Amino acid sequence: MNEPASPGHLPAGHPPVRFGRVGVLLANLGSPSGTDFWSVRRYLKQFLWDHRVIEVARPLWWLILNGVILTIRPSKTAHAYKLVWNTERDEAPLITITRSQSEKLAERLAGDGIVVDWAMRYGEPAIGERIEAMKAQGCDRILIAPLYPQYAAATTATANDAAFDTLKAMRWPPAVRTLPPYHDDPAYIDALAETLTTSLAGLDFEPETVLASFHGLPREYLDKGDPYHCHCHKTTRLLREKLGWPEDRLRICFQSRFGRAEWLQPYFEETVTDLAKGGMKRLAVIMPGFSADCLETLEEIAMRGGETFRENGGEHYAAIPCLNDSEPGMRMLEHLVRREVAGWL
Ligand SMILES: C=CC1=C(C)c2cc3[nH]c(cc4nc(cc5[nH]c(cc1n2)c(C)c5CCC(=O)O)C(CCC(=O)O)=C4C)c(C)c3C=C
Ligand SMILES: [Fe+2]
Ligand SMILES: [Fe+2]
Repeated sequence: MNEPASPGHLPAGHPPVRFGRVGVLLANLGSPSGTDFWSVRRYLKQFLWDHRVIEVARPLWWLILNGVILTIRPSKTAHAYKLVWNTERDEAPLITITRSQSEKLAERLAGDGIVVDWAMRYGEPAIGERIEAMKAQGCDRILIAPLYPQYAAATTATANDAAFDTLKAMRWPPAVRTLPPYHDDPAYIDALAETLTTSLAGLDFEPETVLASFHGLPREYLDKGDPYHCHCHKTTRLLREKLGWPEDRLRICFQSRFGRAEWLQPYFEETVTDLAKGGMKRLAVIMPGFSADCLETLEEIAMRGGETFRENGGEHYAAIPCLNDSEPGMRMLEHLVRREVAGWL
């Protein structure tokens, strides 16, 4: 398979032909390149113009986005990013963690000659640019791996769209596979259970309840047939079963609501408020839908969630880290990826 074509058959000036390698491209959502107004605005513009994310008809959405949202939101979002920014590397935490996942996975797969790279759906490094780079390194079979355990058109499908847009413009595109959602994969549930158990053992309090908080979606997307809501519920149930916990020890909720339309319920903030007002003193939150800690887990849940809980009478609060580049997280990623590329090796 890796045998070169007979030498000397290419016309003069033809670029060298390299092929025969398998590649894995980890993809996540992406972050702004800086915490200034214009960097955040550029990022939000690309993100919120995606038809998979915002399904409001154009040109109405163009007017709302450019007239209102991109005038007001960048400052607020920039402030939030400043609170979690990796100042050492001058980049968002999602970027730092995804790069590290890619480097650690590359080490684990190096023995099989697999090339591992990473890219972001919005901002840099772009998915198309990294596919081109992998092809130039000789990858003629690439696994596109959007790191979203639960499928949503607004996340998984749009990451794949970006890959397909690039393939469409190539003379000799690599063969591709895409990583299916892994919301109910035992390797994923095991990694979550292990991380949760270890993290809880390290706390100086025992939570009365653990909230499983997933990023929300407009309720309308569920009605239109998106399986995301169902995937989130299944993950929560399987994790609860794996831990042998009763129903009320691990409860589902949805965070990061955007806009005024109804989103998936129950909402994180209302849930935390109600629990604290109802007399709960000790609470922990796990965010199984995020493969890496990011703005939404670090600022919204770890920081603001804790404030909300305490302001309403709660006392002890903890946000459990995402799988990130941890040993259980990397073991799971290696397992998922190896299964997909096995037929190519
Ligand atoms: C994990 C799954 C995610 C789903 C589903 C999702 C849907 C979704 N998000 C928005 C709007 C915003 N999301 C923002 C940040 C953000 N979202 C996810 C993941 C999912 N989004 C992540 C990992 C992040 C963090 C990125 C980072 O750099 O850390 C933002 C930007 C921040 C802000 O202004 O609040 C917006 C906006 C919509 C509309 C949506 C579904 C339709
Ligand atoms: Fe989001
Ligand atoms: Fe948010």
